[in-house]
Amino acid sequence: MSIIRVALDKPLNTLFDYLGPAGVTEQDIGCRVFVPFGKSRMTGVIMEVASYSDISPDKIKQAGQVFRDVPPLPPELLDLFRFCSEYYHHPLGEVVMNGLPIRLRGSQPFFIRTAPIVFQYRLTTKGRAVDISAIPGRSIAKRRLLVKLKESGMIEDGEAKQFSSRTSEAMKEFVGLQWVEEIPLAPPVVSTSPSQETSPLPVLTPAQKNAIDAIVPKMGEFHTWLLHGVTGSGKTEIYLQLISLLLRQARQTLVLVPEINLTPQLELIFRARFPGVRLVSLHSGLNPTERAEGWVQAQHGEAEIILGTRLAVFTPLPRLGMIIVDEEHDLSFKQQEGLRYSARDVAVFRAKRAGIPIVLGSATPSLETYYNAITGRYLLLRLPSRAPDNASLPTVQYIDIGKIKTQEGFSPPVIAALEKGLASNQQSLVFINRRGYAPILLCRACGWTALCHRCSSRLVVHLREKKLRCHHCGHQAEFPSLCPECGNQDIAPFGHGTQRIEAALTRLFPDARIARIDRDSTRRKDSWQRILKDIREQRVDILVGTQILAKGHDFPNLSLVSILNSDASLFSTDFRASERLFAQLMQVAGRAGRSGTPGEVLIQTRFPDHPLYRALYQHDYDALARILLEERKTAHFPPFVYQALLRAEAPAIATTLAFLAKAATLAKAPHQIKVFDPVPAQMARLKGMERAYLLVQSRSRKKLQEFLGNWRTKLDSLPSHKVRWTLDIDPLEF
Ligand SMILES: Nc1ncnc2c1ncn2[C@@H]1O[C@H](COP(=O)(O)OP(=O)(O)OP(=O)(O)O)[C@@H](O)[C@H]1O
Ligand SMILES: [Zn+2]
Repeated sequence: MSIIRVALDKPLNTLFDYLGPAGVTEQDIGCRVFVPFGKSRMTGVIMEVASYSDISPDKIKQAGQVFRDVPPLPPELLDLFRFCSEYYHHPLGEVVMNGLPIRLRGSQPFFIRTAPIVFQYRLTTKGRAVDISAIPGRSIAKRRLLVKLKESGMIEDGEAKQFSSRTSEAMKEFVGLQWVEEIPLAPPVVSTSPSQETSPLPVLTPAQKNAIDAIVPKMGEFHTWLLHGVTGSGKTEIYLQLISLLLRQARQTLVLVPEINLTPQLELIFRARFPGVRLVSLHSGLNPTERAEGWVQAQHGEAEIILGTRLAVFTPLPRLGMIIVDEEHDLSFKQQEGLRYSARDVAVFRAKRAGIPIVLGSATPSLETYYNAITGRYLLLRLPSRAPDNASLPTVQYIDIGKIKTQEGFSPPVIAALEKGLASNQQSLVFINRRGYAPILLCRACGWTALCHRCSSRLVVHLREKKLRCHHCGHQAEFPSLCPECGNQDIAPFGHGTQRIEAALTRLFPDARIARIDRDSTRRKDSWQRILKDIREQRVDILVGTQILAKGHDFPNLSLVSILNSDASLFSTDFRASERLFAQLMQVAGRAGRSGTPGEVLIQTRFPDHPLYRALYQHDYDALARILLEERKTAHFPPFVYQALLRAEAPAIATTLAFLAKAATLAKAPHQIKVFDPVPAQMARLKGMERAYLLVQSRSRKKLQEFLGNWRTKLDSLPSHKVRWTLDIDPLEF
């Protein structure tokens, strides 16, 4: 009898032994299996097959069915899961099951919907010899069918079904009598030949050509390339040409994007360039069956381009030839719950194991990546200017709103610029990174503001629905008519959100076609695609939106970008705030003037001389990156040190802190590890839980990893009644 070691979705860092069903062999490693667990049953993945178990023969349980509906997970993928479990110090079973599409985690086998087979029916010699009178007159359907077959010799399934509901039956009978033969029609042949590429291809800029010439000779080797190209420099074209090369070698490309919103645009571009190629999109917007189907197609090697958000990094890809991570700096690549992995970092590991190149693309690389590139760990390629012939980077101007008064959030120069855009049929973008109507509901008499009782945050005013909403936990409250503190009637929304700016624009420019783009307006399925189409087909004059608009979009007719209020982040306590604000502003600004018409960026601020704004004025990413890296070095922050957080939360802060204090005493740290004191999280209260963390860091990743391994084992044995805790490696949020 064989023993199987199974990964289960349980918070225990171990595999579970079972007696394998008859016939189980090593070939079944990577298959899903249905097993009893406690009083219930669940699906796991066979990680090992062994001949011996530590569990005594009378205790070990018998495993149930092994699912062989899809091929077993390949060894490389199991290896990737093991790496994630070790690096992120997370239970292997949870890592494995988190990596599978939901449909494959269930208790039923999964059968992919295949396209129905289409048949043709051809009259045989025997059939041709049959006389119509041989069929009784009342069998009208049969008679008609035979007449039709005699006329045309052959008909297709669909056509036959059209002329009577009884044809299928009649046809079966004819097949039985050998009057007709049934011929399955081959599915339409999809050619993967890149010769199908649509022409003409753009003439590459010298910088694009350099980049391609550098990568192509090293296509068969592992290297991490940083493609640092300014906004609109044509990074996508480089991806396309590299993919084209891989298609000719019949290899797969995995393309990761930070947001589901970015998939439709890239999908269109890829499909237009490679019409016959099979592309699957994998993201959370698909239903579980669609996702599982895409995953299985990728696993079978049928899909050649796999485009997806972070979860796609765990797709089995037998012919993987390259990974592309677009907008690599984006925070969305990091999962912020459960297994807190960075899809970008996991992708780099995956490429290394597979011996293939990985291309990280960004106009504003993360400082970690940038540092790796300037110190030679990654290979740096630059695209310093915009790709289209007549396009250049937009001009940036600051409007000092400490000196100039604004009206409904808009300064006169911004209003004038919007007017000019309308008059010349150019699109404009108004950026305000806050959805809702106003961020605060304020009593003007006593200063009361509406707070969420479950989170340390204010409730946001949503005027249209007459609701107050917490953007962190979803809590909703009614709009009070009086101040609950002092009874005053003078309570009003304070500050601006996208809805309020949209309303103001409608008043200022009644004839303009305005589209608001934020999480609320794009919630419904397809709404984002509809808005994108409207923008492309010039049915929108002014776009108002949050950071959703800042990322990677190419709107050729957009020439003006106005940034209304971004000063708040200048003075945040988070050491990454400047990096993020800069990236965000550079990305939004980068939407202007991408195809010829000169672009213009207007920024309203009270601090026009801030070094961050000065660097933005000159489009000088490197200047700011140097300043920030210098600061990080002095302050011992990443990328000069490696960090991990022990995060904990409990209904009472005292419980949380007591747990962390105990955890700290377990951390008898070797001298190269620094263990800080427990502190409350930036968002100290979330969904009714009081949150705090303990930071540990080291200059040596290896030392930190060793330390974490030991510490985690001790933490597992710590009583943690009422406390939820987790380790966050390379944390991005505090
Ligand atoms: N060699 C070229 N000649 C002319 N136009 C080009 C060339 N390469 C790319 N383009 C065009 O330049 C525009 C910008 O390209 P793309 O969207 O790839 O920029 P990007 O580098 O990804 O920018 P961002 O970082 O802002 O997303 C696109 O409209 C693209 O069609
Ligand atoms: Zn809340």
